[in-house]
Amino acid sequence: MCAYGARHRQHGRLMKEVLAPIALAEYHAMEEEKTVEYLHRMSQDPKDLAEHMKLLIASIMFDISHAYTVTDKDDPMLKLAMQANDDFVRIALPGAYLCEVFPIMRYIPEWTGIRFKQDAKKFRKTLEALRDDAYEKIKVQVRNGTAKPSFTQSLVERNQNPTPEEESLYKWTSVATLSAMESFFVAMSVYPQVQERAHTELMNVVGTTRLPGFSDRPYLPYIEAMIQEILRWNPVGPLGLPHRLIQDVIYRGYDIPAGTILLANSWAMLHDPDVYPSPFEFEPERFLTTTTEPKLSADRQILNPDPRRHAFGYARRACPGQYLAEDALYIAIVRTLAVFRIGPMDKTKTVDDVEFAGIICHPKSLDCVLIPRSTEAVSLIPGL
Ligand code: HEM
Repeated sequence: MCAYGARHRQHGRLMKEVLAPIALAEYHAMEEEKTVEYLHRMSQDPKDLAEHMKLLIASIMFDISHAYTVTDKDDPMLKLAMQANDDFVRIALPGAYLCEVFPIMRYIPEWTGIRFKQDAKKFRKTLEALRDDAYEKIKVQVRNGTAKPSFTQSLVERNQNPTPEEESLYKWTSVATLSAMESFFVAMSVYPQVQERAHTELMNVVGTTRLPGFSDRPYLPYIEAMIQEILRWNPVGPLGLPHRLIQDVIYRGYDIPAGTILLANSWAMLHDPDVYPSPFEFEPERFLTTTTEPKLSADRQILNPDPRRHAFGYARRACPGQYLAEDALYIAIVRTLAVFRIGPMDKTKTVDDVEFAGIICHPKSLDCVLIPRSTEAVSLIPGL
């Protein structure tokens, strides 16, 4: 990860510019198109939910990051990126390596077989392959004036001599969005009443003659509240990313020296029963307000504040991909709900059986079935 400093600021500025809501509006048509392809695949083979979702999110992210079209689940770039994601999830786990606790271990030579060095080497190799295959092509296209607009094209044109990590916007971003999508499917399968309310809102606003799109979003408050609840119920980054202090800090009487690694326990904050009553229940209603005054608890804490202030991290390292992630979630959710009913594979399953795990927190199992709502609903998919 890039340490905080001039390079991080420069990279952060570029990310903010490219991933700002106004810039992201340019990608809405592409995202709508990718969701149509996803609905096609889903209607032909509804059992392969996990693969269809992976392909949908990857194809959106690769289009934006490299203007690259992911063709199918065997696409070589998709495979490399998934490998990079898996390696990252393992490497970034706080405490996964003893050298974090005993930094002197960094100097132990590699021939001893010490694992973190081998893992880091493998991770770098995967990232370099991702860079060489797509990034180098874009560099040539930029030189020839044929590059399509994308994050990487922007990065190359500004000639920032990026590091391999910066070049690979895909890295953990896809897996984070994917994990939020998985939580959506699991929540719908164990909370059918929430699913029906969301579907009714969709039908009232959009009707039965077309698929929902980005233009409907301002009129769908329940769906918007559902996206917030997905981010709260299963925060994808339960401990964010590790933050290293760049200077000594005194916090609430604790002296914390520079170099200390801090973890924010976002999971605990988003499941605090004094702030989010019944925190383990999936209740989008908690975010629907009819007044401008915030609701307060008995000890005058604000009840049910916007969970995105924790779900996307903190201060200078807060997630720059928030709006892109929310766009991708929104369009995948509304279009899935318009065509399919989501149910549990095992009808006896309840919310008590749902478990989450990992530094990028996934539901442990995704045992959902998708059933077309009706032949009319399926006929909304263009080209079917
Ligand atoms: C639902 C999806 C996502 C969630 C919940 C999420 C959440 C987070 C969190 C919690 C962090 C750590 C912040 C911290 O430690 O303070 C983070 C960092 C980051 N995210 Fe996301 N993210 C998502 C999707 C994305 C997407 C789609 C992108 C890019 C297109 C992205 C790009 C990044 C980057 C580059 C960082 C590192 C920022 C830095 O270190 O300065 N994320 N994200």
